[in-house]
Amino acid sequence: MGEHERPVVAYLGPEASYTHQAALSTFPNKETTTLSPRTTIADVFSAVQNRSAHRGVVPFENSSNGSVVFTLDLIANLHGMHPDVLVCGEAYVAVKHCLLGHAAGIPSTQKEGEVRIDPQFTNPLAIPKSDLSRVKKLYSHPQAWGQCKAFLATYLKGVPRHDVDSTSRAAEIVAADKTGESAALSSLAAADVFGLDVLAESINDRKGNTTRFLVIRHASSPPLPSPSLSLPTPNPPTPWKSLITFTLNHTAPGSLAQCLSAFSSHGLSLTSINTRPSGVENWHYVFFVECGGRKEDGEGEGDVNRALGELGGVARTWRWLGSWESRL
Ligand SMILES: O=C(O)C(=O)C[C@]1(C(=O)O)C=C[C@@H](O)C=C1
Repeated sequence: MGEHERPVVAYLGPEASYTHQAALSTFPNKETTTLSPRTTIADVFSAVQNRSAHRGVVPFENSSNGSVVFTLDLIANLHGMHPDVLVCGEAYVAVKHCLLGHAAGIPSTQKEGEVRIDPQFTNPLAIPKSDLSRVKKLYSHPQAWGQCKAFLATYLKGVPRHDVDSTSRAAEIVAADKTGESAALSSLAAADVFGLDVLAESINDRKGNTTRFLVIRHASSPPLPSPSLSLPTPNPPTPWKSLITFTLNHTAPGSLAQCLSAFSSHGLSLTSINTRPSGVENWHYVFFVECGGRKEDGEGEGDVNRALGELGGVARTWRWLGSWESRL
């Protein structure tokens, strides 16, 4: 990419995915930034690694359904393809799933009073706007199924589910099937973009269903290289967060406790911990921790730098994967 070219931000597309919404809210200036859709989360990582994009936006975790494991594996660089990708920001998007399809023109016969609301979920069960009896195939991103359990179990029990790369890709597939037998769990924005009917709205189990997205960069690209890629500064300023991965010698008693105490002994609180199979051998894991604070450049003397120094003495391997300002 030339120095004077408009910076490119790759995101999990197509248009109208929730990741697109996260990219738009983070990089709202169309004059200075080009948003570029990619087919898979791995493609976004590759675009940042091979520097065909200055930044990438990827989903990271959902408030009701947990981590996006594809992203965790790519961040941990388990397949060795993205050694230079670091996290430099985050964004939160309210996720209200809809069921999209081709309405048959027959209104739903479901009456509000007949619907049993499962007390386990906080979002009252949505009533379909039209008859769903001809829906024979469902499409969505695997994360979405787990966020809409009550609606699917009540109205679409046993209907085969097809995993696709994003919720907007699901809408695109459904738009192409004019039989009306396909429906997608997708966004209201996707209904507009792909010309679909909203068969039911707000079908997620929990009110306030939110997904957190990460902004990624190449290690050689400075955190704030140009005004168009500077994330808006939060006012008042918010705390920093850092992401670190490490692996252990699982047979040594106390090795996980020693790794974690490297953070507490420098006054850093951990806000999340995750594991994924490391791929090195069975039952061996990569640990992901997020802590407060930022790593200072070079040989800086910050608490995160000191904690990493101590971690280096107790972990089998470790990597710092970026520090960024919290958007919570
Ligand atoms: O498919 C999309 O629209 C995405 O942006 C991906 C994704 C995810 O992976 O979590 C984002 C938000 C929702 O939680 C469901 C799917």
